[in-house]
Amino acid sequence: MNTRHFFWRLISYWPVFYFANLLAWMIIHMMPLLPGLIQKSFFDYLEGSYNLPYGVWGIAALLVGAALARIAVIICGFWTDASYRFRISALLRRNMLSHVLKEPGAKAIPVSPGEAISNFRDDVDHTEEAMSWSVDTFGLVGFTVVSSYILISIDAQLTFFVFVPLILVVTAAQIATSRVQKYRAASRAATAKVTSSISEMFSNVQAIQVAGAEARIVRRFERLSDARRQTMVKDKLITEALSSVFTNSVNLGTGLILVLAGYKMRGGTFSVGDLSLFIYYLTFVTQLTSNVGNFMTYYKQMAISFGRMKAMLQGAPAWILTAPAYIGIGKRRDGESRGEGGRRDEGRRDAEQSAVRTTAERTGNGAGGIAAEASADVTEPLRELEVRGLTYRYPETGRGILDIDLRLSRGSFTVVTGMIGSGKTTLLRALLGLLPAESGEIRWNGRQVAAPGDFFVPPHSAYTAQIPRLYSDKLRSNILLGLPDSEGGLSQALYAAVMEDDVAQLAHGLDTMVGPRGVKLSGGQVQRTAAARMLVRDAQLYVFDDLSSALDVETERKLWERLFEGRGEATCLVVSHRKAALSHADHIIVLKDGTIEAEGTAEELLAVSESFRRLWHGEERQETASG
Ligand SMILES: Nc1ncnc2c1ncn2[C@@H]1O[C@H](COP(=O)(O)OP(=O)(O)OP(=O)(O)O)[C@@H](O)[C@H]1O
Repeated sequence: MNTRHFFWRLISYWPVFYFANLLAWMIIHMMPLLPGLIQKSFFDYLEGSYNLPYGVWGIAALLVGAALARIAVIICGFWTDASYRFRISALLRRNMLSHVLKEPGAKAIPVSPGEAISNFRDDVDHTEEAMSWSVDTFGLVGFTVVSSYILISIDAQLTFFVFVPLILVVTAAQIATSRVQKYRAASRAATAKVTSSISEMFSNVQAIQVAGAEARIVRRFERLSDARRQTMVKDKLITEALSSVFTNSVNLGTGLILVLAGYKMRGGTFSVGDLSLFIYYLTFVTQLTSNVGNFMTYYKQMAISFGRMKAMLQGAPAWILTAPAYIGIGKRRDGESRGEGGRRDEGRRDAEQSAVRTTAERTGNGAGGIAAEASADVTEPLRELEVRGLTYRYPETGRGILDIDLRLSRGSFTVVTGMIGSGKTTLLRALLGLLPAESGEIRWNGRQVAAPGDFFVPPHSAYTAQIPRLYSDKLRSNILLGLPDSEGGLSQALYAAVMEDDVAQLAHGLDTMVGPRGVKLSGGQVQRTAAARMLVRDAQLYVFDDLSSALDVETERKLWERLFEGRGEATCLVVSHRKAALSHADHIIVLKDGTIEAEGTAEELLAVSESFRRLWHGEERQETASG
């Protein structure tokens, strides 16, 4: 889909609103034709060349009437404009967000969160502006056609000599304005470099001092500031020069009309009324030229914004942006997909189906991959989870996991282990749908899971990532995440996650604010907070990625023991290389280079797997070294 199609789809989605808006703004822009003619007849009356049928008061009443009518239409125009703008921006944001939420977690956005926020805000705003300015352009073109006809019929020569140069000047200035965008972008980029250099300096004070690099860093900062000064001066100079062209173009045009009209009036071929009409229409024609230019600029910006919004879809078709969807206003129309307000189970089914579609579309593999005909029953408790041939390779490195099979039965404790980079995290993330599997099959009680990303959430499963994310909020809110603390579930989860002593030592206990990303907690506390967040939720399958990176051996041992005491029938899938986990495991899977090297119990693996022996004895060596 190109920008024109995109533009057209946005018009045709709500044609009634667009054309109502177009009509309103055509009337608004064409209405000034009338006061110009009334004014002309007034001056012609003063000159004695025209007889007013209703006298001076009649003229005054007409002028007031025309002004009031225009005010009324402008109010309608604002309503139609706001209604249309809001609808298209809501649709674009809704569709983009809905797609992002359906993407596997690790692939949700292709840019940094800051850039994504600016995509959602600025790119949608640019599209909205282009759509809105298009109706003004039609209105002003209508005004120009009619006013040109009137002016040419009064004096074709004067019309030509005044309006043509004026339109040329304003058009040239407008073209230059789009050039200014380049200078504006350069000055913004230079400002961003200066700002990030300041932030780097603040965050690396120690490193700079240790390396004795103060003078070099200051010189670099000076260079960046100097580059910024130069781009800013260019940007400001051109912007101000152009703005003075726009502001003065009407004055220049008026001067030109006065000079030329003076000659003609002396010859008696031009009346004072004609002069007033020329001057009156001049402002509007100048406005038209600059508005057409504005529309062109916004249209170009929209093309760039459209490209960026498409990039957010990561290869999914662009029609998703303008796909019919209910945005929460008025009645749902035929073909509009259900929003978040829909019934939970239906919404979930929608999400599963769309996720299947987008995964298949993205991989270009409609029939293969995880896409499935039947989805698992959402209410059925886990008896057995089976994974067959699961494969995911990172496009950047070609590494990942290849053809993994595994089987978890109810209440079992399975540990995935292996050397650094062997594919443990990738296996968990591909299984949970946080990475889009290239091929493979996941079956929950024998039924295929259509969209793992939507399925593997509580009450089916809960997950603690290797590097968990906390919010800048209270510790309690970070664990509960909106869940009511019923029947002491929170204290049980804190105990199971070996957090109870830490909470007791914190000045405000569970009400302690943890700071952005939990910076006020230690790495181990962050990881155990995330484990408590997982354990406070009822789930049939608990999935832990490696906790050992921030937990000492003893704390991790306690955590596994407590988990064994209290987990009841829950099934666990755990990445770990600690003995506390390995020795409790019903089944261990040893990964090497993304494939299963060996599997079995700890005893069996000690006998057959060299990698396993190294992992097992590695901990002993660590303990000896630290002891
Ligand atoms: N985002 C990524 N992009 C490209 N390659 C990646 C990415 N993440 C991991 N890999 C590669 O995929 C392979 C498996 O990585 P993975 O993180 O699954 O290993 P792991 O066994 O969990 O390692 P660790 O013990 O360090 O957590 C590694 O070779 C790694 O270099």
